Amino acid sequence: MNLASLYQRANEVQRHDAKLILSEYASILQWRSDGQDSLLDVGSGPGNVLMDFVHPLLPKSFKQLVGTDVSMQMVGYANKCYERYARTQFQVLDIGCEELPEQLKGRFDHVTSFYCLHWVQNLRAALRNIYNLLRNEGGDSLLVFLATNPVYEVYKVLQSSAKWACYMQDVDQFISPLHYSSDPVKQFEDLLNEAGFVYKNVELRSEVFVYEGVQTLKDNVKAICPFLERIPTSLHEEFLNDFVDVVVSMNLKQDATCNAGHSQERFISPYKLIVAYARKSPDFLENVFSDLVNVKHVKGVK
Ligand SMILES: C[S@@+](CC[C@H](N)C(=O)[O-])C[C@H]1O[C@@H](n2cnc3c(N)ncnc32)[C@H](O)[C@@H]1O
Ligand SMILES: CC(C)=CCC/C(C)=C/CC/C(C)=C/C(=O)O
Repeated sequence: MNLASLYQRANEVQRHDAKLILSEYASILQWRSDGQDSLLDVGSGPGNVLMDFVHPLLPKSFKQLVGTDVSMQMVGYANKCYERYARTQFQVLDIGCEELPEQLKGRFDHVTSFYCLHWVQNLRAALRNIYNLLRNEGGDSLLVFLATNPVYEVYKVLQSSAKWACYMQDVDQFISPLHYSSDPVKQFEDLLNEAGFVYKNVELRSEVFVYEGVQTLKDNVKAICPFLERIPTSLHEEFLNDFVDVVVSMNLKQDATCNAGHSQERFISPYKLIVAYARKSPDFLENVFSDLVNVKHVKGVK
């Protein structure tokens, strides 16, 4: 995904979900009493979700807001759009990386992420990194991403066709790591535990989005489909038409509605979102307890 401006114009679902979930979690996030919060967002893309819905929740005196993305193009675009915002910057970060940059470790009170983690196959590494971005004294994280989406089935069908197979050999790299899970909540909770998070709340939300008209569906596909950049431009329309044909064959097209004499098709997308809130174990308490091992007589502790 590199087409920042295209994505920014066709991310209605992503914006809708982020806005709704943030309105629910704004009061659950553990804001600092001194108003000096630092927040890092993972996979910010063009930055508009972060700046439209997260930035207004921060205390006026917040310390730092960092948007990150694996795509240099997205980061460049976001930095240009939001350069006038104080204490705010965007930088490249692959959340699945082996080793976090030293200057980011343990620096943040909050880590958020919207519609990104389904792109990351190594969720174990991503959660270890998110845990390590948070301050040692504690911090919390709100992670929202796709468990399932019909788009993945469409990709699989297109990959099995002679016409598109050569562009889609690595299709599995672009399917949410929880898409085939029999228990995505348990699987994600286990990963959060393994990373070291203590308090956790993981929900699987069943949602439906309706794309009004074939062009709206195509625009949304163009904004996120990782295969188009490998397919010659002259074949893009043909790929999108085949994509729509598969959607129709999956019975996801609804009868045309007639609005003021103008009829258009609707496409139904039933999908499942993981909404996870997790807090980091306060290190200072861990340190107290590990220090106790070396102390012989402590009142109340045997
Ligand atoms: C669908 S966009 C979401 C953008 C924004 N958070 C939103 O809600 O509109 C997903 C973003 O995740 C980024 N991404 C994918 N893999 C990533 C990784 N390993 N580390 C960081 N960002 C990643 C993509 O480059 C893309 O910009
Ligand atoms: C009806 C149908 C198959 C709709 C799919 C619509 C679509 C473009 C889904 C994209 C899901 C996704 C991977 C979003 C993202 O990462 O932002």
